[in-house]
Order: sequence, then C-alpha cells, then structure tokens
Amino acid sequence: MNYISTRGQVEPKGFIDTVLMGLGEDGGLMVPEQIPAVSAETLDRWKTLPFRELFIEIFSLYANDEIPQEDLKQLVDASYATFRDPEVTPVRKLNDSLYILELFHGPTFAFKDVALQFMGEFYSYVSKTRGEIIHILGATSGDTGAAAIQGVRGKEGIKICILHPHGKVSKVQELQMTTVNDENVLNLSVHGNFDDCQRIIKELFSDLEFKSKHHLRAINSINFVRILAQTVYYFYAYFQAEKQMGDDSKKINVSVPSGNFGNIFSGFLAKKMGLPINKLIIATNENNILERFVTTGEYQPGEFRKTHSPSMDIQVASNFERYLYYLLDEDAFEVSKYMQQLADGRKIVVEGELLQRVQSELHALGATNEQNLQLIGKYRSETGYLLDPHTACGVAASEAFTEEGEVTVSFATAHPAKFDEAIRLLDITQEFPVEIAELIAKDQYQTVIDNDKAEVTRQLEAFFAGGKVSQA
Ligand SMILES: Cc1ncc(COP(=O)(O)O)c(C=O)c1O
Ligand SMILES: N[C@@H](CCOP(=O)(O)O)C(=O)O
Repeated sequence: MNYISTRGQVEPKGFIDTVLMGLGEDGGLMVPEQIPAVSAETLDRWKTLPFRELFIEIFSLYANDEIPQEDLKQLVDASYATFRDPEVTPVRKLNDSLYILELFHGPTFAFKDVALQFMGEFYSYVSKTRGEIIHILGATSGDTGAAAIQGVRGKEGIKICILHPHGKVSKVQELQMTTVNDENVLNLSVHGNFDDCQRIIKELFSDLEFKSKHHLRAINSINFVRILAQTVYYFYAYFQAEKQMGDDSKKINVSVPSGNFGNIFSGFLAKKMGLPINKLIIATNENNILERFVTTGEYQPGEFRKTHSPSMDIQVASNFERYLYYLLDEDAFEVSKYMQQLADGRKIVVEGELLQRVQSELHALGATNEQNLQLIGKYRSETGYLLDPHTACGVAASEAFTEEGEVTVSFATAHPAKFDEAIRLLDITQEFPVEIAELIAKDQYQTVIDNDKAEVTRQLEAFFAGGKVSQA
C-alpha cells in the first residue's frame, strides 16, 4: 500500500516514510492510495479479539510488512501496558440507547493517549532501526501535547517541542505538560489560540528546507498514523456495544466530540473499511464550524469562543481536508482549489448533491456552554456518572440524533478531573486520581512567547542545537 497527498503533488510513499513526512510536502494530508475493504467474515473474526490483537490486525492492513509482526506486537504491548484498564478502551452502558466508550484510561487521561502512546514507541523504534533523527513539533489545545510529551519523554534519539495557547488550556493540562523537565522536552506557551499554534507549525512544516534540516516530525492528526491508530477503538467499541446490547436489530451510531476532525475522521475511515456504523455524529462546542458546514454546506472559520471544553476551541479543523478529498471523489486538483480558496480568506461552499451527500454521511451539533453544564449535572444526578465537558458535547449530540431502533456509543474523550474548572461551576467536588493530584506541587517549566513564527523558529534552532533556553 502506498500513500498519496490530498493535493496530488507528492510521489507515492511507503508507510514509514509517510509517517516520517507527516504533513504532505505539497501542504496536503497523506491518505492511503486505496482504503482496504474488510469482509463480513473478517469482521466476524475480529469481534472476539482483545484490543491489542485488533490493533495488530488493522495496522497490518496498512503497514506493508514494513514492521515485522514480532516487532509490531512488542510495540503494541509496550504502548498499552501503560493503560489503567485491561480492556484499554472499555464500553459502559448508561441507558438502553446510550453507551459510553471510555477513552481516558491512558497516562494523561484523554483519548490522545491511545494513538500517542503507540506513536512514542513507533518513533523510538524507527529512530533505532533506521537511525532517523526524530525532532517532533506539535501544536496542542491541551491534550495532544500532554499525551505526546508523555509518550516520548526521556526517549533516546527523540526531542519534542509543543506549542500551546497561553492561558487557554486547563490547569491540569498545563501541569501535565509543563511539569516535565526532561532534557528532550520544550514547552512553548504562545500568546494566541490553538489555531495560531497550528498555523505556525504548519508553516514550519511547509518550509521544506527547515523541515529537512531539523528533521521535523509531526504528532498531530495531520499524521496519518494518528488516524489509523484511532480507527481501532471504533471497531472495538462497535463489537463491545453489539455484545452488550445482545440485540442485533438495533443500529449503532457513534457520537464524537470534535475539534480538529481527527477523531471523527478515523470513524469515517473505519466505516469506509466496512464497519457498519449507522450515523457518524460530530459533536462540537460553540466553536461550531463543523456543525455549520454540515447544516449549510459553508465552511468558514468564525469568531474564536473560549468554552468549558477548551480542547475543542478550534476553528480550523485540520482533517476536514481529508474528508473533502473523499467528498470530491479523490480529486486532488479540486481539493487544492478549495484549500487555496480557504487560504485566500474565502469560504468553502458545497451545494446541491454534494451537500446532500455530506448530510447523509455526517450529523453535527454544537452544544452551548449552558447545555453542556446542564447535561453534566443531569447525568451526574440521574446516573452518578460524571461527564467531562467534551464528553458532554458528545452526549448532547447523541440525545439529539438517536432515533427509535438505534443506540449511540458516545465517546468519553477525557476524564473529568482534567477539566475541574467546569465541574466546579456545578458545585460538584470530584476526587482527583493520584497521578493528577500529585502534579499540583511540582515546578513548571515553559517558555512564554509571542504569537510569532520567527520566535518559534529561534527557540527551535536553539533547542535542536543542543540546549533549552529560558525555561522557567
Ligand atoms: C478531550 C478532547 N475531546 C475531543 C477533542 C477533539 O478531537 P479531534 O481534534 O480529533 O476532533 C479533543 C482535541 O481535539 C480533546 O482533547
Ligand atoms: N484537541 C487537540 C488539538 C490537536 O488535535 P490533533 O488531534 O490534531 O493532535 C489537543 O488536545 O491538542
């Protein structure tokens, strides 16, 4: 299997080279030349597999034997040994039509750990076996950064620099990133929002000379391996829900808290592979560009809103481009035109049959801050289950779109302890897991900088040359 760019200007690449490239060299996103189709017999066989075995099966369809099976098994075992639940991503029933896929049992208590624990192991493996220098550059609204740092801290041959928006991540997210003082970790706290951080790193990845000179690698969901690793829990969740329901007459939807469109795009891919998901439901907060796109066909960044679910405070959703590629029947020329339109400050508009197709493939709801808190309170008092504010957006969308004869698996993308600022507004006192509680007394190390690409470049050059500057 080879990988190509959504903008059509990259020579087809193998799996490992695609991961190392991250963002396509033409500014597009890498996708498989063909999405592997999974037969009904294979799905049937996969139903009983534990998470790790399922991971290996799915991964093997994409990785061209570039990683020997024994090595892959070791990578997967090491990645998921750090999870607190033996099932890795367990499914819990909340009521007859609502199941919760808990994706927060990894080291940093958010869904990002599922892919990023693996990516840390993977990059380390590639560094050892191919002698590649791995200098990771990432942008975060709080969770990717924490999970990526945790995945590679202290690992030989790897350095990581993460940009996060200053003062716009939760306290726990900030502590998870900035209490790490390993030599190979640099935290840049940028006066701006997540979109600014993401724009800066994309510009640096697009400077091919700079990228190659400094061996820049991506950990955000622009990197196809992130998408691939996330497809695994769609299959796993579907099979677990089916088993727990014990009733195969009901259709299974998924509701996915969304920001950068990476998580839901993994679901889109799983469905294209043959997993019979019924509705793919996109849940956002008041930063509802995706909801507006699905309901009106217009994709245009709006005004940035600070919400109770800060990790989803995103206007420009990276993986939207991958969806557009499939919507436009894999026409890279058309995708490039649309993306250029967006880069020029004009909106993308899809109409007529294309819009109908969007509306048949996706459902979307943006929950308001008020709805969000109201739902957290309601589920806490009715079921005892404490939703984090991102998960609550997912549950709001589940409630809106689940019809008779359907059940929805709503994704719990983070543990509520990460977002205590919102939970406290409801006068709920939660007990912190010890791993989070013990962060509070630790020193923090980060460099606060202006929203300025030149400053990020200076920081990176110094960091990659051997030292960290002014981390305090
Ligand atoms: C807790 C949480 N939920 C949901 C999301 C949205 O995921 P995605 O960016 O893959 O759409 C994020 C980050 O973006 C997150 O950190
Ligand atoms: N919510 C994310 C934003 C980045 O998304 P990614 O999936 O592209 O890494 C975060 O927590 O940083």
